[in-house]
Amino acid sequence: MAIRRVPLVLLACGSFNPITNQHMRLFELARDHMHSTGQYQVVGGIVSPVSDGYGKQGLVLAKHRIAMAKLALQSSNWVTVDEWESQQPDWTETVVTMRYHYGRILKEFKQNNGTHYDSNGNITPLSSPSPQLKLLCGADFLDTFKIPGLWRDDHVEELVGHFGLVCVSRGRLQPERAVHESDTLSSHRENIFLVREWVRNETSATEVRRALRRGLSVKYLIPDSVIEYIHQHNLYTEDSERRNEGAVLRPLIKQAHKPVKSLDDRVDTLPLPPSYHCLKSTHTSASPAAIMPADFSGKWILETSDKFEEYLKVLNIDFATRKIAISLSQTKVVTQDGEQFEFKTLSTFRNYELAFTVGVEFDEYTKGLDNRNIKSLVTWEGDKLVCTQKGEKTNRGWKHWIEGDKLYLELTCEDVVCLQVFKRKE
Ligand SMILES: Nc1ncnc2c1ncn2[C@@H]1O[C@H](COP(=O)(O)OP(=O)(O)OP(=O)(O)O)[C@@H](O)[C@H]1O
Ligand SMILES: NC(=O)c1ccc[n+]([C@@H]2O[C@H](COP(=O)(O)O)[C@@H](O)[C@H]2O)c1
Repeated sequence: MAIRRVPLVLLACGSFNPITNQHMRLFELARDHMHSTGQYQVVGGIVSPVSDGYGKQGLVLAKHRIAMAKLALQSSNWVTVDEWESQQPDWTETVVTMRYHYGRILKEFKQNNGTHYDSNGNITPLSSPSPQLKLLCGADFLDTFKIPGLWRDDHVEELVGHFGLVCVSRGRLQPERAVHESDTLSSHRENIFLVREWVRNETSATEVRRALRRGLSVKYLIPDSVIEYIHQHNLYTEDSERRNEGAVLRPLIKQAHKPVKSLDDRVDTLPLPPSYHCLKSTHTSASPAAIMPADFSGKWILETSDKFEEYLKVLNIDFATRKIAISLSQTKVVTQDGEQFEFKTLSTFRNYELAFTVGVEFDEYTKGLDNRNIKSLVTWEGDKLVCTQKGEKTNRGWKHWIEGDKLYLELTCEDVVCLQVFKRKE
């Protein structure tokens, strides 16, 4: 019987300042390699340029880097450019970008396969293997994991453990050694695919920019359409190279101020290296092992509800509907996959489904409740899942946490706080 291949999407994150022919070659090399394993069918490639907030020296505006990548990839029928990451208000951790794309891919896949939940909250089986998303990078990328304070340990763990890496050789760098010397990478060796580029190509965006500043030719290093764009917008000059000069790379600052998940997870004690690209030290991050958040998966039955009617009232739910809603039992079915969640709240009043990825803002329509459009963002506060819901109603949000076999839900709107307690059923 023929083995069904796993549909695979490759995602490359980087500055792409500017995109080079070698960036695009990475995708072709990786696709051939993954096909040769016999396990994967590459169904797409995504180039995700980093946002302007990254703070790397010489980084020109994302709108230009996006435009150049789009011009370059006009010749590809399977690799596209995605703007989501570059449009985020702040620099985004690579795993957060991966969660976003994976959520999107999975949603599309489920829609295409007609997957649905039955009334008991059970998922119907999928007819083909679920798609996967892997990060595509060059060998230098693996070395950055060693830079103290640049990556969170739990992010590297999620990146290689949950998603996976496809890494293409670059010059004389030895990615095998980088994997061997890291406990995290070695323990997920089966999820790291090393691709050998036999036609060694050391093109780097830094060298392309240098040549452009000196008025030298970059033809055949980057596509003609990109060269034309650079000249039209006078992009790479002495001035543009001074952009962010002396600035500390945003990940080093942002991750040093991450909310702590436990007292042992104090990444703010990590030293900041003077420059991200000055990789002199070979020791691994001093961060203690990350504490995994609580596991919310399971079925939960409502036991008690305090101030639920007041909460419904402040949401402008009418009297009759409030009386029905408070008299009914509720079941919550939670599916957690890493930082991706699906909450299904089931009752004869209404069924409400919510899917989100921690750290990724999403549009929510509170269908069947107060029918409002809001912007929601869920983050971790210790072991609590905390959601802020921005919209017409002020101070709106919720918190979920677990104590023993109980799931707590605190619903807030304006000055009303409602507390519901659920008991684990399975
Ligand atoms: N010549 C190359 N061989 C292998 N991988 C490469 C090559 N050039 C870039 N990459 C990979 O492409 C991804 C995006 O790269 P990035 O935008 O940082 O380009 P870069 O050429 O490394 O830039 P810079 O020179 O500005 O550091 C990274 O994973 C990087 O390792
Ligand atoms: N902790 C993190 O998630 C982390 C840290 C450093 C760089 N990165 C990403 O790696 C890529 C590196 O790009 P450059 O090689 O152009 O610096 C960027 O996409 C950047 O966002 C991620």
